[in-house]
Amino acid sequence: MADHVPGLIEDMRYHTAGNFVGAPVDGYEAPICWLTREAADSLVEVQARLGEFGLGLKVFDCYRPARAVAHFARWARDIEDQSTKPVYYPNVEKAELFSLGYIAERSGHSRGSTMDLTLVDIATGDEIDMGSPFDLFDPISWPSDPRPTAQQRANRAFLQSIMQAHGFKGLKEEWWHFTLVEEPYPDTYFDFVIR
Ligand SMILES: C[C@@H](N)C(=O)N[C@H](C)C(=O)O
Ligand SMILES: [Zn+2]
Repeated sequence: MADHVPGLIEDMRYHTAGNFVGAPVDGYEAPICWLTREAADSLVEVQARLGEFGLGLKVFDCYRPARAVAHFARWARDIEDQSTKPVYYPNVEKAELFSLGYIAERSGHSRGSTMDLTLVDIATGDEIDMGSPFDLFDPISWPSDPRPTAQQRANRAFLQSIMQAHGFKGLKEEWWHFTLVEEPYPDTYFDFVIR
């Protein structure tokens, strides 16, 4: 995707230990954002529009192999391991992360046209302040949550509006998660490894 979308920053968190599992996730053998051609082409348009504002995109997750979702489920069943709770789900029970909608048992990411992303300032590379970090599983990450500052809520609203204008829909529990509405494989959950 970095070749396809000029200037796209890839910070593929599930390839590393810097995620809520606390370890590299199954199926992420390379730090690469893979998406369907249709989703990638729409992101090219988003990136071009953002450039007019001195902004760009940073992706945290794109296509997610089904085996990675199985890894998430295995991790969630291990209630003894609460090592990442302070950073990723301080106010939510681990056992409820799926039922509360923060992690999907069959994820749109596995269909290849869903991605987790934020905005960056092109000049500095700094992330725009969205009021909560990526993958903070907490009500404050809901796009509708009133607690972030007016500027943070405006930043979320700008991201939502520019993504919607280019054919993506968001998720009510996570400001960073978007799916191409006209996705080419709406019923297919892929499981090839990213390498
Ligand atoms: C885990 C988080 N980054 C995410 O993508 N959540 C949605 C609900 C999903 O798993 O599809
Ligand atoms: Zn997501």
